Amino acid sequence: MTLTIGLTGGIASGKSTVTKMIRELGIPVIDADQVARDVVKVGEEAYTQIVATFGQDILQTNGEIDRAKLGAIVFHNEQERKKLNAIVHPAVRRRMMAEKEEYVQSGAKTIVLDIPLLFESELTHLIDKVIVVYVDDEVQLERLMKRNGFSKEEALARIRSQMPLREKVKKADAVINNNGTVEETKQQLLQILREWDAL
Ligand SMILES: CC(C)(COP(=O)(O)OP(=O)(O)OC[C@H]1O[C@@H](n2cnc3c(N)ncnc32)[C@H](O)[C@@H]1O)[C@@H](O)C(=O)NCCC(=O)NCCS
Ligand SMILES: Nc1ncnc2c1ncn2[C@@H]1O[C@H](COP(=O)(O)OP(=O)(O)OP(=O)(O)O)[C@@H](O)[C@H]1O
Repeated sequence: MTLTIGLTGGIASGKSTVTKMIRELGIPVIDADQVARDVVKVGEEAYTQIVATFGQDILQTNGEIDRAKLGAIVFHNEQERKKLNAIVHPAVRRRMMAEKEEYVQSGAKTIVLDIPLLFESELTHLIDKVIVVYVDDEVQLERLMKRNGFSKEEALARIRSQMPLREKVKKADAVINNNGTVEETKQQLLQILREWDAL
């Protein structure tokens, strides 16, 4: 039996930092953000639907989607974001389920699915247990502005398009508090994985 763990949190709460540690422990990780990039590559069905919905203006000169432009649209307009989700999420769900199945068939003891919108997109049926990577509001805002070079307004628009982190904590089987150092985060991760006999 494979244990499938969902890892979620808010934007810039530290999911990638934690998945890097998980990979280093030899546990496979499927990254929803990466899958969401793959399914909108030129020629994919979701790509065609995005261009039909948002127009040629959201493309770069080489034909690829200009993610900054599309982000500026959808994170400032809930209706447009829902349109994009309706195109991209079914394709992400299908591909993640297929990838997960491959790991299950190969006999993996544990798999981690890193899904930022795990609760928002109702993907919890894919997983057995949920870890939420939590940070305080001020820490999240500061790290997001620093990492992406966003203004406060741009960063808040993204944060507000997601379920509040506190709500996610209530739905979690385990919580990693990532306000502290990376080492402190690693110790919390190891303790959870040991408790669940996931290593
Ligand atoms: C809007 C897009 C083009 C912006 O691309 P960009 O490269 O700037 O951001 P990236 O994809 O790396 O996402 C960064 C973070 O933003 C948050 N985020 C992304 N999409 C969404 C969304 N639709 N709603 C809320 N938060 C989102 C997540 O926390 C994610 O980790 C892109 O995020 C996208 O295509 N989103 C729709 C697909 C989606 O929901 N992806 C999230 C995982 S399924
Ligand atoms: N414990 C920590 N101490 C200091 N900085 C940290 C810590 N954890 C993460 N960071 C930094 O905060 C930023 C956000 O972390 P990370 O990229 O892991 O978040 P994420 O949840 O994967 O984000 P996204 O949802 O956008 O993919 C990064 O620049 C990262 O280096």
